[in-house]
Amino acid sequence: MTDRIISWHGNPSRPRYRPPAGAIDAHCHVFGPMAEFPFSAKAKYLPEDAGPDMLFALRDHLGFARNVIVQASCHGTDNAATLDAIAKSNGKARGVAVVNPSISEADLAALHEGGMRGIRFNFLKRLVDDAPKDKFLDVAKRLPKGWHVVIYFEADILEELRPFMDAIPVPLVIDHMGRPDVTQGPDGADMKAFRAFLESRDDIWFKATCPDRLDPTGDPWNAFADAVAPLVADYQDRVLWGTDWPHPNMQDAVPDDGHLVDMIPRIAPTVELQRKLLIDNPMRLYWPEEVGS
Ligand SMILES: O=C(O)c1cc(C(=O)O)oc(=O)c1
Repeated sequence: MTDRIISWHGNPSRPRYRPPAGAIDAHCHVFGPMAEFPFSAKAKYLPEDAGPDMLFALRDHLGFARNVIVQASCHGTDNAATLDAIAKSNGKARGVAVVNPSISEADLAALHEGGMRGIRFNFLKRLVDDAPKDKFLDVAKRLPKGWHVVIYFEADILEELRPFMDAIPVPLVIDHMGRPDVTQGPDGADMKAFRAFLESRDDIWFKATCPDRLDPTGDPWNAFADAVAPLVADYQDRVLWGTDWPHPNMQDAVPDDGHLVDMIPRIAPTVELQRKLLIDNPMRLYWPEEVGS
């Protein structure tokens, strides 16, 4: 790994859709800056710097008010870059950490203090070397109060992961809907399996994110819109949205963030759905003290 990659758009368009005041980009990342926050020795990609200043400029450009910053795999289990971005946000960002499962209670409490509200388990073999379910389950059982677990997996291992996920005693948030094949349509096998999973518990949330990753038909990602809109309508109280900026690993098909925002009214066509997707739902998970319980 020598060349540092650029996986984000240098000059994203301004979206035609304007998010409501207070909208939250609930899935994004920061990379570095490397001089201050070196990447993990185990990182599977080496990106150029995409730090908090760039993230907050994009937030404002797209019309969002807050961010939920998910620790990217290239930073391993050292959450310093993500914590730094949260600290620089003036309360407008919270985060999801990636931890060594043997982390102490005191270190978890420090992450909470720094604005983290969940931990992420990543099962993508191209991103991480191992994903020890027994150790993950262990740490999931001793998280700070109010935290959740974010899980990133691909559709073909959903069934295999079921016993593990069923045993997690806190809410689950599934990244990118578990990567269904959206070209199968809204009633395809992958969506059916994901819906059955959602039906199994009422505290499983998901992110209706990443048309650029999931839809091989390309921008304007019509297959994604067709497959995902019914899911958003049917599970409108447990769905989140995010840009996924700076789009790790998308250097060969960099999406225009303005176009990603323009997907929102296609998957959430009413003002009420948009308010739930962009404000009410992420507020409940990440800023619950502002909404009451
Ligand atoms: O599909 C990916 O490559 C990807 C990677 C990461 C990460 O490196 O953390 O996060 C994502 O949400 C998606």
